[in-house]
Amino acid sequence: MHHFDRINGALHAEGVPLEALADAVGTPAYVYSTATLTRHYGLLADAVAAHPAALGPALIAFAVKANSNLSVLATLARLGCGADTVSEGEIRRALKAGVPANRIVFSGVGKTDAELAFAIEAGVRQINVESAIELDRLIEISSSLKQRATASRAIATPEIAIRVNPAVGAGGHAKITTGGATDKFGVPADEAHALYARASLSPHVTPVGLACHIGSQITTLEPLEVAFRALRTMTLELRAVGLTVSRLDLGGGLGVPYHGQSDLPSIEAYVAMAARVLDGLDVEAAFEPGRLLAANAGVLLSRVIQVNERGDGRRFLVLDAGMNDLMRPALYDAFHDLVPVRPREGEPRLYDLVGPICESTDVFARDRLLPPMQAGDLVAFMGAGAYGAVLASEYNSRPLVPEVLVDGDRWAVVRTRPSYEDMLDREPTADWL
Ligand SMILES: Cc1ncc(COP(=O)(O)O)c(C=O)c1O
Ligand SMILES: N[C@@H](CCCC[NH3+])C(=O)O
Repeated sequence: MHHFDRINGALHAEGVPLEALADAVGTPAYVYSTATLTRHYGLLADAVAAHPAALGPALIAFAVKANSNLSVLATLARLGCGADTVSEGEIRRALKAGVPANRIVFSGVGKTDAELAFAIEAGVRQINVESAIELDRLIEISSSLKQRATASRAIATPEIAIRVNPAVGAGGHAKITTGGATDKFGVPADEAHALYARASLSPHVTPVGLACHIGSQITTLEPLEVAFRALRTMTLELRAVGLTVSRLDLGGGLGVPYHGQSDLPSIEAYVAMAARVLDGLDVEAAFEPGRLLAANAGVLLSRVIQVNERGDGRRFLVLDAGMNDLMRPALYDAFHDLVPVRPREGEPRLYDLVGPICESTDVFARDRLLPPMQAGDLVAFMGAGAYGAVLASEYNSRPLVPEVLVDGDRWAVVRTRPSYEDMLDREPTADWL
């Protein structure tokens, strides 16, 4: 459970009791641990640094989509972590959090003209191109920006990678697979070669490498290895016709033990596999982990509103957190462990964990065995640091919940809960009403 542990029977985030946080900021609330983020980044950075010949001065770029909180990003940025981004909003967040532009990768299947121009002007390290049509648009935009450049404001030629779809999909759920042949992401391997060659003929983009990302919550190394080998083969083919390939972006996707399972590939084994596949290529590798760094660095703290007991024995634990706060169970049937902050004595019982939202999918889990629970009890959804707060919505007019960052014994609110007045003020009434 990393840095969310019990001290004197009560669950803490590092040195801070979750009960105290709930009293101070209310519930629901996301709580993040600096120590876990730091530990996970350190494990990956150390593993990568152990293979300098095969992986080069590799870039670790946190997938901002997993957790875009500015203080989380700033925590990682201070450790030297870069950012993998998929929108202008994410690039702006990464820059504001202190990630240098030359450590920002811009990916995405549908980048607008404005976003491509913004990325070029910001001087991001690399734009991962996902289709032939995007390449044409990027060349056009880069060329017109250069024409408008002035001596005091020069525009660099963007460095690009071609995102290959290696036709190996993988991941914890069909809805989070990205590398399958029918998935919308990337260029089919047989088209990528021609596209790379075409890009290298343009003075307005500089192709530097290949990228892939085949899915998320991947729990075995085999599919990743197949994809990395495809990148290796393609690198050798491109070099054979005189093209330069100096970077390989290996994407993210490594799974985390939501069930506490101990048979997942270790970070060291994952990186060692990558190093074996890239050995001798003399490239700079990039890793784009999201979940791996952030999932177990966060919990969603919630309070029991009431316990509804039915005549047939079914028991609903009605929480103040709903599917709008934590979407993963409703979207992907995802499992999150639910831990009572201060468990009561007594025989464990079966509970259905539900939120207050008017949707039948607002069910976090069925038949969970928990100690006896009562209204007012605090619980924590574990593994909620990735794809938690970022996927939240205001459905049922519920304000987005606050986010708190803990560091040892100190804590700070790093995203505030909007007031109902703010939520209403955001919507000007049409002037004919
Ligand atoms: C291009 C790209 N890189 C990295 C990631 C991060 O994935 P994960 O959180 O599974 O590491 C994603 C999301 O799946 C992605 O689409
Ligand atoms: N949002 C997904 C992961 C998708 C990653 C983005 N390509 C999840 O919560 O598991």
